[in-house]
Amino acid sequence: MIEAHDLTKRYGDKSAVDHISFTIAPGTVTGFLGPNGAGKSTTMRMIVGLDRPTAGSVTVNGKPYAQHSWPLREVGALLDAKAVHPGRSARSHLRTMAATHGISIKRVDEVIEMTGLAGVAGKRVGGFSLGMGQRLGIASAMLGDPGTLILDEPVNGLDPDGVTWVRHLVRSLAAEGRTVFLSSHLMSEMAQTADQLLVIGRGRILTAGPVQQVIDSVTGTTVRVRSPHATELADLVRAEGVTITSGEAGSLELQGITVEQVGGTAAAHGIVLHELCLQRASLEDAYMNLTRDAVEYRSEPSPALAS
Ligand SMILES: Nc1ncnc2c1ncn2[C@@H]1O[C@H](COP(=O)(O)OP(=O)(O)OP(=O)(O)O)[C@@H](O)[C@H]1O
Repeated sequence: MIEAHDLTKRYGDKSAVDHISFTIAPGTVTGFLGPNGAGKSTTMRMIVGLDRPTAGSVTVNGKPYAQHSWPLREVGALLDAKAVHPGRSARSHLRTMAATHGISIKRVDEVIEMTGLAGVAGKRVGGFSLGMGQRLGIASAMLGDPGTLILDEPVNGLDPDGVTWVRHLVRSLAAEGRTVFLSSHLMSEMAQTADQLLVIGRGRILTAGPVQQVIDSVTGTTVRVRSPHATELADLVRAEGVTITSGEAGSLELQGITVEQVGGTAAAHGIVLHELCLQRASLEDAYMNLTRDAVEYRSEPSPALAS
């Protein structure tokens, strides 16, 4: 369990993290989303004691990170996969970490196997690809078999096989009752991986909650219906709060009404339906809506290529 109260980090005049409070519950994967510079890494660094809050506090299992006797066994973190001495081998890096934290050498071999690094564990880390470095970062985070994992962009640089592997890994860690808190800019991946979301922009919380609830609250849902009697159906369901858009012949898109209500009304009036379905927006759509005003580093559309 991670609990932040009024957590704040200022760099000079700039509030990187601005009075945020949240709880990351065990047994779930919580996705941490936000545009570049929103404050995700700063928040994660404060959780593991690498940055000191300007105000407020953050605890892991009831204590600040530094007050745990064996922090690596409590919290595993992947924050900067490149922060490993390039001249060392992966195995020697992990063995050094294990030795300084009272962790057995057997566990080093376990995490090497678990992260698919067995074939390269004796090689210099300086020669690792981005994806291999990420795997080593995840191995380091798993070393103390911690109850809480904090992973900043764990799928960055991984190939599709690696991305799927991380998804299964974090889901199984959460199923074991662990707390998993991870950031990613890959929305489709996050939608498949996370149970809960915490979305921040300019250091403030924009929204938090179960993934589907966050999507629905931002974008709403649309009922799509197709019927040879679409006009009659539209007249029946037209009420305050229901928005009706006519699509191609015989199809309607309705907002502010449930699938059940549309189906019930159609049945009650003997109206034949050829299609009735709920259309949900993607997490990417919801995220774009949510963060529209919180993007600090906006890109300009690319000019059309001259022919
Ligand atoms: N050591 C530092 N000194 C000054 N400003 C900093 C420092 N670290 C972070 N910042 C600023 O704090 C803000 C939050 O940065 P942070 O790295 O936490 O964002 P982020 O959400 O992790 O971004 P990204 O998605 O790009 O990784 C940014 O404006 C950043 O420039």
